[in-house]
Amino acid sequence: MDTTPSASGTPDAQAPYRTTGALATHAVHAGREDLAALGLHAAPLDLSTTYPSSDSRGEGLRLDEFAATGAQLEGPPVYARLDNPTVGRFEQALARLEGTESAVAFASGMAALTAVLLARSAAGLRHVVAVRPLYGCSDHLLSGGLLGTEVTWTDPEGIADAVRPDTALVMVETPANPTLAEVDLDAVARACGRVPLLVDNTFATPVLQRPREHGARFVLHSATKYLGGHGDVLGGVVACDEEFARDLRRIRFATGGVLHPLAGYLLLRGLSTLPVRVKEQSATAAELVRRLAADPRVTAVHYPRLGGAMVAFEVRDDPHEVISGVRLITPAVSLGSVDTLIQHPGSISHRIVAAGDRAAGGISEKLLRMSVGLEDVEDLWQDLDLALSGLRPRPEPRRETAVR
Ligand code: MET
Repeated sequence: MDTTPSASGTPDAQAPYRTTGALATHAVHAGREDLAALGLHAAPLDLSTTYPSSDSRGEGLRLDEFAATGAQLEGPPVYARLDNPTVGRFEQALARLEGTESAVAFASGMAALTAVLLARSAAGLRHVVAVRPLYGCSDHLLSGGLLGTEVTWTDPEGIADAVRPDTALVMVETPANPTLAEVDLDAVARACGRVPLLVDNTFATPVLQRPREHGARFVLHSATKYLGGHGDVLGGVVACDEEFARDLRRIRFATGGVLHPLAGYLLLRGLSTLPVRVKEQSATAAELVRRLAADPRVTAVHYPRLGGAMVAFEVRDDPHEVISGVRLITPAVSLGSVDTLIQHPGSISHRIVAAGDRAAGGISEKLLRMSVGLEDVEDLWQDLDLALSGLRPRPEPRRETAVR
């Protein structure tokens, strides 16, 4: 972060901090610069849905301004669907990590993608060029026509030819969910020309890749995954320039897909450990990849050149037996948590994509996707090894629903 010393040259408690610009430092401090001046250590959690004001005329003018521009309100918030200070801290921090001017948070990754598509559609642009695979519900949102989007699926080499005058954006996910296929972002950005490039950076996180630096205009996250990091918060966010952030805020206000302030609080807290989690989980993933690649029960292992904590592999025998055979590893969809999760994309994360389209995207029915957590690598391997052996009995089906 660029900072200026105080006029006197002496340390000024009110001045922003100085750093080398290292991501690890921003992860801990971004969005929290004012806390010391407020006499606080942890970020305040503001759960207000509304805010008192005795000046209705003034509020009217502020609302006019927001409706016309989407610029963040000066002064106190008016109503939680426009703006929330705790969520604002998370947005500021994520924008810093992604190296963008702004970020706008939503109730989920899908709400975030929806807002991007609606914002472009409101500008009269409904055609999307996209590269498979994408996360299954992103694929469905684009191809299902639910938002009136028309999509041209292509490979990275076909992007320049697929772009039309009414193209709203080009969308890629790299490394992709679930195959971990990668695209060359610099080349893709060049092929986009003047059309904005949207990159789903959920798997890589800004720790491993900052798409803005490669020419992306919109960076999408399911914040539910690595940003939150503990499997206890649902959210989405778009990091972008302030001009598009204003469009997104107006869409968010109109459609109501806001991030809950408690989620904003948890996501801000999650960011502080993002670099260490990603590094540690990636090191364990790399070791598991090495062992899986040498295992005759595994026919293919997919792991990105970029690294990361996501591993995909194809098994010789029945993938469903591996899912039912794990005990330490959590057999559940989702990713990015501190515990290791495994799922079968053909049955869950990409179920909604037609079988033929799954196959076209390289998603084999033998494919398993694993999100490596913070457990000890030997414990994880022991669990995987036994699950791959198919020797474990199936767990008894649950007969009663636990009281929570
Ligand atoms: C509801 S299915 C998937 C959730 C999540 N986006 C994943 O890929 O695991």
